[in-house]
Amino acid sequence: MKHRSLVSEASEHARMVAVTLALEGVAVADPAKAVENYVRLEGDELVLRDGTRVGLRGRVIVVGAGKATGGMAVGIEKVLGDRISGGVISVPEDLVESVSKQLSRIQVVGATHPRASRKSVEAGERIVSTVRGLREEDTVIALFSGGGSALAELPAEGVDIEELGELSVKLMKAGADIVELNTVRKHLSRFKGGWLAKHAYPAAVVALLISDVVGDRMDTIASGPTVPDPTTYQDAVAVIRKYRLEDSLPQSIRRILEDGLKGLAPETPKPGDPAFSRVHNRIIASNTLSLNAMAEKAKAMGYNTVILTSLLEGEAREVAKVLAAIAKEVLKTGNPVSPPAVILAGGETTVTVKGKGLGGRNQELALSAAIALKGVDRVALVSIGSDGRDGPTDVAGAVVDGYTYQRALAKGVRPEEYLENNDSYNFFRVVGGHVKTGYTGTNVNDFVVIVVEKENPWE
Ligand SMILES: Nc1ncnc2c1ncn2[C@@H]1O[C@H](COP(=O)(O)OP(=O)(O)O)[C@@H](O)[C@H]1O
Ligand SMILES: O=C(O)[C@@H](CO)OP(=O)(O)O
Ligand SMILES: [Mg+2]
Repeated sequence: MKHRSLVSEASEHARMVAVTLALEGVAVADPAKAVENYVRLEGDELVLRDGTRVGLRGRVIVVGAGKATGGMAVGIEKVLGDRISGGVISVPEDLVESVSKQLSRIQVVGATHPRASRKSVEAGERIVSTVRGLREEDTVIALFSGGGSALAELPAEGVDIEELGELSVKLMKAGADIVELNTVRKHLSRFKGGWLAKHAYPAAVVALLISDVVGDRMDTIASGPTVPDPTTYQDAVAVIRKYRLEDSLPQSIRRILEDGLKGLAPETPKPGDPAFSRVHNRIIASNTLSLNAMAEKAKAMGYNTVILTSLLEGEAREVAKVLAAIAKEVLKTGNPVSPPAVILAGGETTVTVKGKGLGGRNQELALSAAIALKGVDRVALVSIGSDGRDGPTDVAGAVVDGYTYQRALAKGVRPEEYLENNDSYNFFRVVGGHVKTGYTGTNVNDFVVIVVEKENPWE
């Protein structure tokens, strides 16, 4: 064992359990496996896990866009094989080669993320032309995941894709959240906000979604191409006003929003639109579904387990203090669960970057927790991004315990200084604790696992 003198066996055990459970969360969200677990072929029927049966009578077309959509496509080819008539998906350009190699019936095109470009329009046009003109006996399987908004687009009449991309980036930089951003995107699109389902009608649509949206709003995941849109032109304009972008709006975008407000441009398809009568939207992987699986595993390993939330948000270093306080409470009073305990949380924190260091929200959360847990025995905390890339770094996140702080000092590293400089990556590079998964091919946001052992974890 490394650092023997500077970590107790109970803390070492807690670290191991915490990392094991975090990796379970990633494994459950694997896109191919999630599809294979959710749908099966029974004769001429596609059976969904909730019991829904969709008769496959005519053509079966697979479309989709997103960072995890390549893996989902691999999964659906495994389930349906040559029952698939054809289709096309859009994935990040650097994944095209590896995804194409694994597919035999579905075409793969590459586009840009997080800013849509002409390639995204080419992808959007191909997808729409593939589903147009289908008949009632045909079925469209739509595979959408995070990143889908940028990777496929069909702009509304007159909207310039470069101007649309620029507005999206401005909204992101101004701090708009994903619901706000996608409310605007939907109203400049003929792909998002339910339009794809309109184009596919009267074919049946089975949309399988992997959620990277905290709270799992289906109409927000990849801007909900197959989901009725509850938002309006008024909402889109309100977002633009909130971030004070109304004066710098490009002409093509201003025109459609003004027309929309006057009722001269069509609204996105709304709940109740007959086009949705044949659409089945289902979330097949999400932060919540991963947390549930992690909790099952923790219980099977003998831990008293609680899921705190899948809606974690806030400044990473502050969230860490709250989580550390909960771990200390478990030790002190056994609330909300007594040791041996596993406390699970998920979501997506934020970091206001002020320093010049290298890091990500998960590593920063872990570093702040290491400071708050200084000297506390029998506790470990891990925080990782399920996509395997925490911020602009090559690691998923980091694991800490109550001895991390001392170990850092022994190496001449002052934790507070690294936190101050947003240099969590270099902190863990020197002190140890990086969790490396490589690029996982999925994204269901972040997981935090806290493990509190009892007196002797081997008893
Ligand atoms: N030095 C840093 N320390 C901590 N967080 C950082 C640092 N640099 C960038 N970040 C954060 O990383 C986030 C981007 O993380 P990333 O994993 O790429 O996002 P996502 O997976 O959600 O697309 C930004 O919101 C930013 O706040
Ligand atoms: O595509 C999108 O609209 C969002 C949410 O699904 O994903 P990302 O934040 O990865 O761009
Ligand atoms: Mg990430």
